[in-house]
This record gives sequence, C-alpha cells and structure tokens, in this order.
Amino acid sequence: MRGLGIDLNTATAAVMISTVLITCYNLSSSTISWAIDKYYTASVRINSEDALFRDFFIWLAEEQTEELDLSRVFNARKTANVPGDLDSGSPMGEEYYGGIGNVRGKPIYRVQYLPAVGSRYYLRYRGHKIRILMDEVKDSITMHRMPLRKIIWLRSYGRDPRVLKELLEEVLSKSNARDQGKTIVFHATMSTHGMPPRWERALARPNRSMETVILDGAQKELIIRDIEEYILPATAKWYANRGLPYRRGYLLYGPPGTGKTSLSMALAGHFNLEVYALSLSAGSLTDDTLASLFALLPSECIVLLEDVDASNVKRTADPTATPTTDMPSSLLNSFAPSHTPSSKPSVSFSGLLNAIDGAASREGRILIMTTNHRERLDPALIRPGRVDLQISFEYATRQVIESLFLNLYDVDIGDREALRMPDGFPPVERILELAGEFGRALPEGVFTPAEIQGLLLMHKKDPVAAVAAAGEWARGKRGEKGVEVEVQEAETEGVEGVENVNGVSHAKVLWDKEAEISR
Ligand SMILES: Nc1ncnc2c1ncn2[C@@H]1O[C@H](COP(=O)(O)OP(=O)(O)OP(=O)(O)O)[C@@H](O)[C@H]1O
Repeated sequence: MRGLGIDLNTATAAVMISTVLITCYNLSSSTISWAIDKYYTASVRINSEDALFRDFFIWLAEEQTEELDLSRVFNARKTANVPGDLDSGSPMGEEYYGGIGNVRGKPIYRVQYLPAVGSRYYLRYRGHKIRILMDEVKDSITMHRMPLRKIIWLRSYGRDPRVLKELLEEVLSKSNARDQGKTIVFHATMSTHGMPPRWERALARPNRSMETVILDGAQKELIIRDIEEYILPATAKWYANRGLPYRRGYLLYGPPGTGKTSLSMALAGHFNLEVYALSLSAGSLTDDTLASLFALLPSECIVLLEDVDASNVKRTADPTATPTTDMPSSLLNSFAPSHTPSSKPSVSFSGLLNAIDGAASREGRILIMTTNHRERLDPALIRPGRVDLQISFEYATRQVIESLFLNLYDVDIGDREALRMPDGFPPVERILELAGEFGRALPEGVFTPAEIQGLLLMHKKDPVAAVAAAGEWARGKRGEKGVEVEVQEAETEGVEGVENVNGVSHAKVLWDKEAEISR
C-alpha cells in the first residue's frame, strides 16, 4: 500500500466511514419512507367481496386509462364494447344482456389494462398522487383452508383522507349512474375452495316496463298495490308494533312461458329493487348454504326462488315413517333428487322453511316463489304468512293475445327506429284492427304468451303478415300440443278467422271445442 502511495490506516478509515454512511443512508431512507407511510399518508382498503371492488375496477378501466401509470407489470384482457351495451367491458365478467352478437351485432374488441396483483401503480386524481396496490391475502382465522382473497389498497399522500373519500364517492356515483334504469340480478355462488356461499352480481337488465307483462284481469294491479303498501315506511312500523315479522311472500304459478319471471323482473324494475335469484335444484345447495344465503340478503330486495317444485328435487315423505319430532309431518318432508330417491337430500324441507322465515332470515325482503306445479307444493310452504298472495298465470285469453300483439306493434311502446320499420307500416288505427283480427285467429286458452310472442317475433316488422300466418301457425302446433284444430277455407262455424288481410284471403281456424287440451 505504501508503494502505491496510500496510507493503510487512511484507506481503512475511508472504507469504514463509507460503510457507515451507506448503512445510515439506507436506514434513514427506509425509516423515512416508513415514517411517511405511517404518519403522512391516508389509506383505504377494499375487499374483493365488496361491491365497491368491482365498481372501482370498472371506474379504473373505463374512466382512468389516461391517468393510470401502469408501470411494467400489469394485466391485459380482451374486452368487448358493444355499442349501447350495459356493463360493457366489465372487468368482473358480467354477462351481456341478450348475449353478444345476439341482437346487437358483432362486438368491437379492445385491450384493457388493469393493475396486476402484487404491483404498485400510481394514479393522478384531482391533482393528487394516489398509490394503488393490488394484493392477495388470507383470512387469518381460517388460514389453513381459505383461498387467497384479493384486496386493493388506495393510498394518498398527506394525512387528510378526503381525496380518497372523494374518489370513492365518484366511483359510487358512476356506478349508480350506470345502473340507473336497470334491474340488477344476483345469482347465488355456492361454497367453493373453502369460500363461503355468496351472492354474485350476474346481470344488469334494462328495467322491464309493467305494461309489457300482460296478465288477464286485475292480478297485476293487485300485486303492485300490495307491494306499494308493503314498502311504505309506515308498514314496517306497523309490523314491528304488532310483533309480526316484516316479510311478504308471493307465489306465481302456472305453465312455463306464461310470464312468471317476466312479472318478477318487471316488479323489481318498477320498485327499483335488486333481484336475488336462486334455484332450489342447484347441485351443491344444502340447508346451511341456503340459510347463509338468506342471511346475506340486503333488507330490501326481491328474492326469486324459481321452480320451487324443481323436477330434480321432490318431496320424498315416507308415509310409513314415524315422526321423531313434534314438528308437523309436512315439515319433515324433504327435497331429494327424484331420480335417486334414497340419496341424501341436499335441502330439506325444514331447511327451506327455516331459510324463508327462520330467526336468521332477513326482514324487509320480498320473496317470490315460482312454480309450474302448485299442486305439488307442500301446503306448509305456501301457507299464509309465507305466501301472502298467489297469482295464477294462464294460457293466453283473447284479451291477452290482443295485448301481446299491441305490445309488439304499438308504435307508442315499440321502437320504430330500432326495428327500422319499413315505410308503409300500418298506422295505429290499423294496428288496433289487426290486433282484433289476430285475437280472433288464435284460440283462447291454448297457447302460452311465450309461444304467441315467438310467432309475433317471426314477423316483428310486419303485423299484417303475423295475422296472416296465425292460422297456419296454430295448425302447425296441433301435433305438438295434441290439440284438435281445423283450418277451413270457407266461412264456417267456430271462431271467426282472418280474412282479406292485405288483399289476400286467408284460412279460417275452427277449434274443436270438444277437444280437451292437454296441459
Ligand atoms: N304474460 C306475459 N306477458 C308478456 N310476455 C310474456 C308473458 N308470458 C311470457 N312472456 C314472454 O315469454 C318469455 C318467457 O316468459 P317467462 O320467462 O316470464 O315465463 P315463465 O312463466 O317464467 O316461464 P318458466 O315457468 O319456464 O320460468 C319472455 O320472453 C316473455 O317476454
């Protein structure tokens, strides 16, 4: 060292001092950043189970693309933007109403970039720098069996959390605006990988107008008035004062395709309520899952229990069995797969009743049960208190047939532009006449509204053609339904047919009144 002209002592001292300085620098910078994080930032955490998680992602993906500094690691996904679509590009994979390409044409795809788990990102929001950290954590209590759950940390600099609150308020108001005029449907997700059962947002449908659900008589008004009364704040108080559970239940029953689901959805839109839909035939549904799902319901919503008589779940009461409890025998009936009557039932009848009105069941909700076979239901399930109003759905009467026609072609309801109605589309007065002709061309009490709607949709731009096709269509259905239908060319007895529509003479339909319609 001496030969190099460097004093060994000086060199050693220099190395030591440098080491100390570097260590101090490292320590102080990590201490400073720790101190900044601890004392000079505000943070908010959003869990993936919370609806805000989804809303934040949509907001980020749709509104903040310019402001988000996606460093080097990020997620990319192909997303569809269907013009005028609902939650297009939803990062949570929400379904499209009507299906992509179904009615709206080919979607336009683009790449969407989103934060990846474990990486930090920065966003400029109203002049503030916000750090976004996507992370995965385990629930500490049940760590051994819980899967990783995602969380988002948002952090702003400065002790005031106001900017984070403003950001989340904006996220929420954008989400509310997106959902405006839509009916949100949640589906049950059963326990998977140790995750508890939960409700997951599945669809956002444009509200269905009550006018488009066509029912005979005053049934529609009856249920609307009943719900109107039920949701009044004074009604909740009234129930509480009398010690009554604040719940309301409806049973909609009738053949498939007569409008039970349509009415439920229209009611949800009319009263601005979310729909929580569940099918009792869902494979992994158990008493516990059902109870948990009912306990997770918000206080004001519609619970739609469809097909409560579902074909693969059936009461398997053994008439010879001796009840081992003092419960009514009907409560001991259980639901079990019909093809394996001896197999363990997934949801017992008492489990179902408990979920519906047990102690843990939410108050304030509206329960709508639908069935195609009311006669198969246990009276205990539909007794007053569980079911307060029953609405019968029938095969279409003349009035319903005419209303379905008017609903489709009435220019006040229909969207002439959307359907690109051809020039020369009949005026409203003529549509009214055609509705009468259509109503007379089809027999009453034979076809479901869904079937008639199917016929009308084949001629959605041409009401005259729909009337002209009605007789032939009805005859074609004869085989399917086992209904006796005679189509005659001349004036004859029976239901008056369609004649001279658009200058063409059409067949007349005579329904054999004797023929019993098999239902
Ligand atoms: N009463 C009705 N008024 C208007 N449209 C109806 C009516 N009934 C059925 N439809 C039409 O038929 C289709 C099927 O109706 P929906 O699903 O409501 O029937 P459903 O009775 O719930 O059938 P399922 O018992 O099979 O569930 C929908 O497109 C709906 O618009």
